[in-house]
Amino acid sequence: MRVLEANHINKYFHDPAPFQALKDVSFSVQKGEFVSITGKSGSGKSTLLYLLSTMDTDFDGSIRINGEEVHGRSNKWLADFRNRHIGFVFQSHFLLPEFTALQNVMLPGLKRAQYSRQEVESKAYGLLKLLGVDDQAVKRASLLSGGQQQRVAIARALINDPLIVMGDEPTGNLDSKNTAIVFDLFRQLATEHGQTMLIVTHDDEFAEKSDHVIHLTDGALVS
Ligand SMILES: Nc1ncnc2c1ncn2[C@@H]1O[C@H](COP(=O)(O)OP(=O)(O)OP(=O)(O)O)[C@@H](O)[C@H]1O
Repeated sequence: MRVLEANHINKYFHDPAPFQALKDVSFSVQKGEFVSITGKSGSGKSTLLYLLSTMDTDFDGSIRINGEEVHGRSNKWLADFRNRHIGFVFQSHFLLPEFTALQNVMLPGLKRAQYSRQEVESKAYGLLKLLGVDDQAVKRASLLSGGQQQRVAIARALINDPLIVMGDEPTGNLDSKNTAIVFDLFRQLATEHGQTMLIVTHDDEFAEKSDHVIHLTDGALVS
């Protein structure tokens, strides 16, 4: 099943001078695939992820996620769509420092009305366990190590069972040991849980182990 289809994506910036950041990019991603987006600095990786995550709607072309065209939708529709279908992990994990690890993971789940607080809490705890940081659940986020914070951020991205997890350099701040832990986890989520992963990375080893690599050169797809 195709969960994402990008067709003939062109993206222009106009300030300070007209510039085409993405050039006729087309590809599709199947459910449960682990896909890396690679390319040199400035090749358009973050720009592409921003479009795919529906945060930037100013582009030419078509992006279908879960069979639905996202181009041309209202901000409200997109916000709801993102909350239901997309989980984000960024290099800076943006945890709320005064909240515990468990509370940080629970927050996006509580925004959805369909689960009780108890259900969200039990699910959040289960995710922390899956990520090997359940022993840190009641610690404030600011007191966790970088690697632990990143794993909590991944648990938070998964709380609403997103169709796709998108990450912009999610291992960028981690040492090689924690990078390997996060990589193995992404692999496990894709293989065992059918979770689709779309990850921007500079890490060649990380990219080599993914199912597919989307490699950008000057805004164009090379492979
Ligand atoms: N808001 C903007 N206005 C103008 N140009 C932009 C804007 N955002 C990005 N660009 C340009 O688009 C190109 C692609 O940028 P992008 O951030 O997508 O690259 P990247 O591959 O993610 O780079 P890096 O690996 O360094 O993060 C760059 O030349 C950048 O300067």
